[in-house]
Formats: sequence, structure tokens, C-alpha cells
Amino acid sequence: MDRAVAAEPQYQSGFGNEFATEASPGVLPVGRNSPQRVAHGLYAELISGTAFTAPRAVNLRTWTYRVRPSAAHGKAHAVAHPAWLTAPFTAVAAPANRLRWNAWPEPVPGTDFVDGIVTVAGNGSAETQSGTAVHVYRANASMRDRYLMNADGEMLVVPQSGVLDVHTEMGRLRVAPGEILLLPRGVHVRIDLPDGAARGYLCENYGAPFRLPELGPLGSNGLANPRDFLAPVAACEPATGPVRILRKFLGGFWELERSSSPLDVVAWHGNLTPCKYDLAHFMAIGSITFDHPDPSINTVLTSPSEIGGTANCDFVIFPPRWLVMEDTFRPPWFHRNVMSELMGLVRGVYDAKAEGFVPGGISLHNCMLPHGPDAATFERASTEALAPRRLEDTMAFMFESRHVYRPTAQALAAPNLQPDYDEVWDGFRSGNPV
Ligand SMILES: O=C(O)Cc1cc(O)ccc1O
Ligand SMILES: [Fe+2]
Repeated sequence: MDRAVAAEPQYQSGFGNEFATEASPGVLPVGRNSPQRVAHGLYAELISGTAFTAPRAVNLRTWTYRVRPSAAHGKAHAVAHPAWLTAPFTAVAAPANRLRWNAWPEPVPGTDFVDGIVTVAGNGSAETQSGTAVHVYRANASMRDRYLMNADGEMLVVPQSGVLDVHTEMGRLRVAPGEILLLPRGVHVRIDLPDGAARGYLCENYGAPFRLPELGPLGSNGLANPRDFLAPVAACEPATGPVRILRKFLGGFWELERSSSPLDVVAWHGNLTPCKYDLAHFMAIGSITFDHPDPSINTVLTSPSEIGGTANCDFVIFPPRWLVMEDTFRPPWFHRNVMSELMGLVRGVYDAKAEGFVPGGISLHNCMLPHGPDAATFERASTEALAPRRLEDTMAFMFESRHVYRPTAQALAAPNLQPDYDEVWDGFRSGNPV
């Protein structure tokens, strides 16, 4: 089926608001969620993103009013996906090594967003709803009459190149490199590629949904401000012929046919919705005296675990910013972290690594494995004149987790795994013990 290139979508602003939106006026019921008869013969359907009894402050649910209940379909049958894997990954031992990968190669023609997903590492377990899996995607085809519904987790998409035209049950979003996309667990989605190709990173979060971090002594403003998150407006996809829905469920892939699109929501209200956020709006806070602050200061979104302050996954960014610290080694310090750090690069150069950490690549510094500036960075930063300096044209990010990342066997066998990563820490002169 041919779909005309759609106009720029409209958005509603805010993170986790009680949104209300109608593609056709008068569809949302007034004063109740599930009237005996919904306007226009539509069907009311609830999607919950947290347990019914989750505390009000973190409770997520949305009411949709749709052309047909999403239950209206036949049996799903098992299908295979060659490279999208689900934690736990126990096939190979997790090496006690620092690991780094170059960008993944181009996909074969006809690869859509789902086909082009390759799992690099993960932790926790989809079954126990904790941890995450980190994937890269590389695509060169739109999803044609094909929809994804991922019951295993929420998906945080970090585009590195190419725009994504994202069609969801709650409406459309257009997401460009430099922005991020958050897709709630279980929401149907179809992704088109207006540029013809796209690639980036995907954090599949099996655990608690990402939320904004607390601000503590920062006060009531700063970091990612809620109003800069954009949610779609209702946009019912026009009725078309039969479609295929791919369900990801406990690591398995199941396909079913449906006689029309699952994106048939005419109106919805609630706080469970996809949203996007432009990382350029992140208000970075740093030291204006001395010392390099902990990276937690750059947390955009956090998925908490049961242990306070100890995230299932923190999404942390390293955006363009001023460095002004005096008498300070300004890049990240040498360190061993009880949390595990998986990093990617959207553009530019990361200030802890002079070379070798490339856009589309990944570095993995797991629990307690020593890392920090490479030798070239150390040399530069320990001798540079400490005038105020602006880091330009850079966007690195980190998925930091309390759970150790287990690389997949396919990632450890990938030709783009750098065999000699340890050498970036070669050649440090010895200090004098006396
Ligand atoms: O290792 C890294 O590059 C990530 C990181 C950045 C930083 O500014 C401080 C600590 C840290 O782990
Ligand atoms: Fe680190």
C-alpha cells in the first residue's frame, strides 16, 4: 500500500501529563472512561504501563477510543528474528575486559527498523522485568504494513543518523538525530524512514519505566525540563488492507494477521504515551569551581530499581558545554564503578577518548573494571592551559546500570569488536613513589 509522505506532526508538551486528544471532536467521553456506548460506535480500551495499584505519582495508564478493539485478531504463530536477542545472555562468559566496538556494517537492502536490530549486550531478565538489553539498529526500508508490539519492555531510541517517522497508537512523532524517542511497553508502532536510511541505538528496558530524575538540591528546574518532552496528538491511521503485527513476548517473536491497522485510535487520554525529547534542550549543570562532577549530574531519564539511588538504568548524556574548572584534570577521571557503563556516540568526539570511540560504536566498561581517559587524553588534559573551553559538536551517552552487562555471543564474535582496546591505556609514565 502507498502512503503519501505525511506532514510534520503536531505535539502536546510535557512529560507524563494527563493528556487528552481527539482526532475527531467529541469522541472522548465526559466524566467517565467507559460509557455504555462510545461515540461513533468506537471501542474503549485501557493500556496500563504500571500495576493498577502502583503509587499515584508513578502510575501510568491511557484510555484509547478505537475503531476496533485491539483484541480483534486471530492466532499468532512463532517466527524468528536472527539478531534481536533477549536477556539473560548466558551462552558465553562475560569477559572481565573493557570492550569497544566500531560501528556496525550497513544492512542488506530491504531491512526495516525491526529487521535491522542487533543485540549487543544486556542484563537482568525480560521474564523478571528487570534490566535492559542494548541494541543497535540499521535500517534502509520503511515498515510496510508491519507493526511491532513489544511486551518485553519499553524502548528508548537514540537515533544516530536518519530521521524516524514514528506511527503509534497515540499518534505520530518525527524523531531526528540529537533527539530521543521513548516508546512505552506494549504500544503498537510502525516506523518509516523519510531519508531512506537510519541507524542508532535502542535500550529495551525490561524494568520500571523511565522517568525524570529527582532534582534534589538543584531545585525545581534544570536538567531535562518536563515541558520539553513532546507527546503526539491522536491520529487514526486510515483503514487499509490486511496488516501483520509482530509481537515480542518473553524473547520470542510471534506474528499475526489483522484485517486493518492497530493504529486505529481516534482519541485518547492518559499519561502513558510515546514521547520525544531534543537533547539540545538539556540544561547541563557542571562545576564552576574545581573537580569533575559525577556523571549522574547529566541524567536525562532514570529507570529506578528496588534499591534507592541505584538505577536499573540511567540514561546519561555528555552534550556540548563549557568547561571552566580551575586546577582540575577536566575529563572523566580514572575510576572503577560498581555500576556498569555502556556508552554510545551520536556525533563528534567524546572528551575522555582522543580516538577510536566512533559515532555508531559502543564501549562497555562493566562493574569495577578500571577505565578513564586514554593516554593521549591524559597527556593533553594534564598539560593544557585551563582557560574556559567549550566542548563543541559532541553527543556521547551512557546507559548506566546496577546490573552487569553480559555481551551477546554475536557481539563478541562481531568483526567490528576492537581487538586492541586495552592499548588505549598503554604508555603511562610511572609516577615517583617517593
Ligand atoms: O567512563 C566514562 O567515560 C563515563 C563517565 C563520565 C564521567 O564524566 C564521569 C564518570 C564516568 O564513568
Ligand atoms: Fe566510567
